[in-house]
Amino acid sequence: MIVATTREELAKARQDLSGRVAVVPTMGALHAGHVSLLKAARSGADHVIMTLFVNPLQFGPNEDLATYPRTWARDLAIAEAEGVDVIFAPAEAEMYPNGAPAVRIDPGPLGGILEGASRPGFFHGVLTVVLKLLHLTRPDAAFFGEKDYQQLTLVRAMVRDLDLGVDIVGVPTVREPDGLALSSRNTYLSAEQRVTALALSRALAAAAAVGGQGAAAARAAAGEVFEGTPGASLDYVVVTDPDLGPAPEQGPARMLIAARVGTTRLIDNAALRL
Ligand SMILES: Nc1ncnc2c1ncn2[C@@H]1O[C@H](COP(=O)(O)OP(=O)(O)OP(=O)(O)O)[C@@H](O)[C@H]1O
Ligand SMILES: CC(C)(CO)[C@@H](O)C(=O)[O-]
Ligand code: BAL
Repeated sequence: MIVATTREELAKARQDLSGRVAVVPTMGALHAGHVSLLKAARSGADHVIMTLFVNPLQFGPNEDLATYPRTWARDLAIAEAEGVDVIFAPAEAEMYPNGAPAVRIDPGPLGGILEGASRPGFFHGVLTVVLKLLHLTRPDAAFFGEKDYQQLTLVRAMVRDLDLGVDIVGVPTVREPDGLALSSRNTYLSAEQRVTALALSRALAAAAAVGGQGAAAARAAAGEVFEGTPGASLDYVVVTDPDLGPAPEQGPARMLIAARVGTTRLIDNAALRL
């Protein structure tokens, strides 16, 4: 496995990869969700590049850029075990040699709602770095988790609208046995908060249980779970559907939830039969 930290090192390593190349963009602090992306990439391509970059551009001024978990040695070992050919792990100055870029990708209206409403500028930062990473790694396919569903939807939209010619593959959310969606930010939770955080997946399950009764019933069922869970404060719960306003993607309805447990903000989502 080659570890490239500069554009030159990456370009050289990329030159030696033949056949179908997949990229898995990450911010490190790898867990089983990332491993699932790496395995999917491995089985769908001849070579896998993993990028590891905690992108300052997508963090708000009061967010957790400084404290975001960094587990470099462990990440390298996991990537190696999963058959990654090249890791691209640039320093901030390598990615943004002229400082924060003045030109950024505009995510459009979908970038201003849900995560974009709570985290202004977040999707400008995500799409800008993803575009740069796609240019630098020149993959045939790029793999993203459904856990960050709005992000996945916007990456697909960027690739479509800007003719990037990369296959975007969505990978189902990996969960703990009790339902909690794996997330690097779960490490911020105390043991008690870890239990409280189950409100997100329990709310999705409650909504699924009233599936067939419509979006309002599903939202109400999810809301009730939060009302009964002190310590979990709901940011939003929405059902996306072509007939119900913002529809991140054509296809079956989906419930998207964001909530705060203590100071940790968590998201989750699941398909919903209405
Ligand atoms: N539980 C999961 N199942 C599948 N994919 C996941 C999961 N968690 C994260 N991913 C995907 O891994 C990729 C890299 O995500 P990232 O490194 O930000 O991890 P994360 O756990 O989402 O971190 P954070 O807690 O900061 O949101 C993204 O495409 C993301 O959707
Ligand atoms: C796609 C991504 C690597 C861009 O920084 C990040 O948003 C993430 O890890 O989901
Ligand atoms: N996991 C998506 C990136 C972020 O929350 O910053």
